[in-house]
Amino acid sequence: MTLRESILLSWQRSEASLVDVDQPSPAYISALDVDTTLTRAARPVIDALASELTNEPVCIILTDAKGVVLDRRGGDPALIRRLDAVDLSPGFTYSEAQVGTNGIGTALEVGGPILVHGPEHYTGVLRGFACAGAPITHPVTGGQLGVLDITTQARNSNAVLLSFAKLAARRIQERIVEEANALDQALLSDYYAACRHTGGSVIALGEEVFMINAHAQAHFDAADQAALIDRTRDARGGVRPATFIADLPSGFTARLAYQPTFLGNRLAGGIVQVREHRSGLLRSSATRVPTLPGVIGTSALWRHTTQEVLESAGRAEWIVAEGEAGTGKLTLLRAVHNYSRPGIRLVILDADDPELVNAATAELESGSDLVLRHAHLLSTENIHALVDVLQTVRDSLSDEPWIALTVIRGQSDAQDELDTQLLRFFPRTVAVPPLRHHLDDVPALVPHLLARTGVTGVTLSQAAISQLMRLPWPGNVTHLRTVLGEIARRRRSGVVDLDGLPAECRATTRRHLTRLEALERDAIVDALAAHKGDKAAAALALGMSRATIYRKIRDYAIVT
Ligand SMILES: Nc1ncnc2c1ncn2[C@@H]1O[C@H](COP(=O)(O)OP(=O)(O)OP(=O)(O)O)[C@@H](O)[C@H]1O
Repeated sequence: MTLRESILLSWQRSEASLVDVDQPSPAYISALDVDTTLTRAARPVIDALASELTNEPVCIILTDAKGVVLDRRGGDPALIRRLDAVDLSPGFTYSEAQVGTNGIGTALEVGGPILVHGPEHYTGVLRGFACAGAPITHPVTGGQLGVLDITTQARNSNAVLLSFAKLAARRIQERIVEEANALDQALLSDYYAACRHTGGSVIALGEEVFMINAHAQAHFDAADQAALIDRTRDARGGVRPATFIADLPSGFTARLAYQPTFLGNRLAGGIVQVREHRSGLLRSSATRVPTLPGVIGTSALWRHTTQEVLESAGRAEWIVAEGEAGTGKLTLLRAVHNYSRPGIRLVILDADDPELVNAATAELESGSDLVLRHAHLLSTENIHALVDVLQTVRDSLSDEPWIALTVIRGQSDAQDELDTQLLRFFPRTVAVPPLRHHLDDVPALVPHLLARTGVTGVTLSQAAISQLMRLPWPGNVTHLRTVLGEIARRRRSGVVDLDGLPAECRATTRRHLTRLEALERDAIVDALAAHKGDKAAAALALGMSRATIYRKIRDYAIVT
């Protein structure tokens, strides 16, 4: 049999995915999300199609973007029995990588409608069927949502099946627009009401819509707006009102009040009202903060943080440095100590040190200052023991030492004890900001951290640095240091441009990628680099269609 080119390519991909030719076993997912934009829009369309095709030996199948069957309708008992026998039923994954060439997985893979006739299926067990699959794409974002597939027994195959599938897919897309319009309308009306009512800064967060009013644009500079937008991500999708705090790069702290908007019982999005307020500790951006050796950061937010720690050390006031992992809590405390309390020994102990309590007692008695790292890892028992130690220090030493803790909020198994017992000794808590809130410090951090790798001849081009300034850095400065370490291992000299950055830095998507997605993204970036940015050549090398590589480049926001 000679295969059509699209089917031949699909067979090659199936082979590369090691699909079992005789008995594929598609993965089963028990917890299906059947209340999504796709399923809501598809339900009435499938109902109508099913009634049109009553008594016809065809089944209508809806899958998500991974090929997982969400719904199956119609069909005579004989067809249903046969489909059950090959697991083409709700919960099973009909991607090409799992079951080989088929109307669902192949439509997703090529990004277009396809009718797969009996013998064109890759696996023997599917050759008795004909499947016409039409991808459903989001009419606004263009992202793939799933597939509408019509399956019948091979002997009933008919080109009209594909027309039916395409029509139904188009109708589903139209209904998505209708629903989105109604939801956006509801959101818009709350947004305008909030703007009128408060006269202040307002942000609207919809599924696909993001609006920030003129007041906010006039009131906050670009860096503060970026930090506000970043912070509102936490509220997105919330069904209850909430308030939260955002530390802004300018040094201001803003209080954000989130209010969800519903259309019936559907969440349309939410409105965030921004209330800016000065903390009593804020400094104007003109405040002079001394340069601390080994600490990089001239952004307003970093200077503000440094200033707070300096004030605390200057008065020997005990302090908690709170922030995500790798933000530089210890680095800052140590540098401030060197600057403000020269000549006094600083001891750094880790919460998981088995000798912690004895060591802390001995060091404090001998007059040392102390930083206790990772206080969120303290056991309840050690918290109680340390409370006794701190109480003794308070009661007995005339020349009190300076004590600081570093802590990552929300990671303690003994949060209550930590908050109520230990932290009450510490009158000041300073929030050490995540790197994504002071990205303007990245250009200075890069050469500093590169130099610390021991490689001196390497620099980064302006484009590469700009790209690093666009990334969210979930692991903060430690993360940046690791990335630069990787670059320094590969390059000992010269200027590193965009294509010399590790794969994870070439994509700016903020979506959390699964391990598999991250591997796929890295493979695409590597193939693009190997083929000097030629997408067609990279697609060929990876065995994917051109349409797929373009879609994946967009999905993963790969910079080419
Ligand atoms: N502002 C900075 N200037 C220079 N180096 C920094 C800065 N912030 C962090 N670093 C570097 O980043 C790494 C992590 O810093 P540090 O250990 O101080 O972070 P941390 O917040 O205490 O981390 P964790 O809570 O994960 O232990 C270190 O290698 C440190 O030298």
